[in-house]
Amino acid sequence: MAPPKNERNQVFLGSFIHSKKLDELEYLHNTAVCVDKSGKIVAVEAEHDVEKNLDTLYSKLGWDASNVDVHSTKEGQFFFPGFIDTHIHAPQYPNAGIFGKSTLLDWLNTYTFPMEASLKDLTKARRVYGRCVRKTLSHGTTTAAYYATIDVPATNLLADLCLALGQRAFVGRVCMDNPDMAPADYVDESADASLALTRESIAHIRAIDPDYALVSPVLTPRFAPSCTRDSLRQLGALAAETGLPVQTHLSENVREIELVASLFPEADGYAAVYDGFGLLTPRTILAHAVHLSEAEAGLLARRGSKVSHCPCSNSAITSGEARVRWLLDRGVGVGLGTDVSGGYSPSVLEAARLALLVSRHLAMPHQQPGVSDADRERAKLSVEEVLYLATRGGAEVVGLERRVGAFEVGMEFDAQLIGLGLVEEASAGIKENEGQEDGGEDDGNVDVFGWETWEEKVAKWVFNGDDRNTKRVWVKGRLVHTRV
Ligand SMILES: O=c1[nH]c(=O)c2nc[nH]c2[nH]1
Repeated sequence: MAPPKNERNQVFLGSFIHSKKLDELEYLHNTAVCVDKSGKIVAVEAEHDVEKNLDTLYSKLGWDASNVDVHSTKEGQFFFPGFIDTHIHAPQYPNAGIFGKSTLLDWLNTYTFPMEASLKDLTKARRVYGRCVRKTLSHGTTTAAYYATIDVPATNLLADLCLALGQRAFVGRVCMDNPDMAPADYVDESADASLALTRESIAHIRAIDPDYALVSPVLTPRFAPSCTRDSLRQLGALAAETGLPVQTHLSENVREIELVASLFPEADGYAAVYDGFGLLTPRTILAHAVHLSEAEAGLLARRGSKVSHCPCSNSAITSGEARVRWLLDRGVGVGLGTDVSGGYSPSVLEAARLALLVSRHLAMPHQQPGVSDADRERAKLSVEEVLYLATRGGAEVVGLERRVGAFEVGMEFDAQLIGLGLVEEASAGIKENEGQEDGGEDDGNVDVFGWETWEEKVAKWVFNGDDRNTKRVWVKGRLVHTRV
């Protein structure tokens, strides 16, 4: 089952907004982005005069005009790179919003392990995974780093669905062979069995997408407490043998950190446990990293391992505030994760919004005793910065920084078309069928009055937007979601 290809070349016309660097968005208006049949961006023409120049553009590219689809934005719409969710548990999707007052370790036992175990039923797994992939696409997530479950057929089904529905994905069979940290019906039999099953899932993904053009396996030791030393050692060896990415959890919750210290007394800290087994590589995605020490941040920076910042989950299950600026200052790459269902929302836009808010909590005077006022103020993230984390930062975290995250020649076209609600002057008074006058399109919570700058429109989208503003989504040039 090869990933589907586009039959035609495409030109996208209008306004494009993407990150130039951490704190800078670039606004490209009257721009043409040309995407070939393979989904690659082959030209970006700014200040493009559509009427005059389309034929010139085609002849420059050697394209036959009859084999090109042209997509133009309506007023107020813009293209934005697709979001990258660097940490999400697909089998936990039905539990989104269900966490009560639990914290990590009791949350795992109460809500998470039972739901994950139940997805051995492939009919249920298909229902849950199909919904999860479609829902995240509808929120503009073009790439997701998924944890599946310990079950190989269900994990393979998730990979199949990502491929069929067109979402770029990393799909990991979850490894957990420590019987003391799992229910009897949801645990790998042994380290050897865990590794054999992981290899089975890797072989399946290689069979359906041999070049990992869209879907790739990712080695997934759940977290240190779930794994024996033997399985961590074998997974480290597998990472070295295959060069595959690794994903796991790190330093999320204080009781978890104490547990790790008691289980691995020989290691000098939580991050050092993974390092001791060769699991901190430049392709390692570490979710949470809330309570890291200075030495641990230095270790991650030296290894080139990256952090998935999950502000929704860190707040919901009371884990703490990860210090994004502190990590970035120490040279650790950071992206955003929804962490469904520790996080209640499948939206990366929501994760961006919460990253902004959590960074403001860090700036509050009672926070971080001993930190200077100036450093606390520096903790605040801007709209530009969280959008970087949601796109280019995330691309770095999952190792796709050359392929996705911006509108640049040579990158693949993973994009979302954003539409904000333009408040018509005529609608100042009350009319019959208010809100239906343009055919009933629901533009959601973002009201644009027309006097806003583009920077203000983007800020309004970040703080008030949702999936109603995500009109269309493309992955590798293929249309994968249309809002109806
Ligand atoms: O947020 C989390 N979600 C999980 O499923 C999990 N497992 C270990 N640690 C975890 N943290």
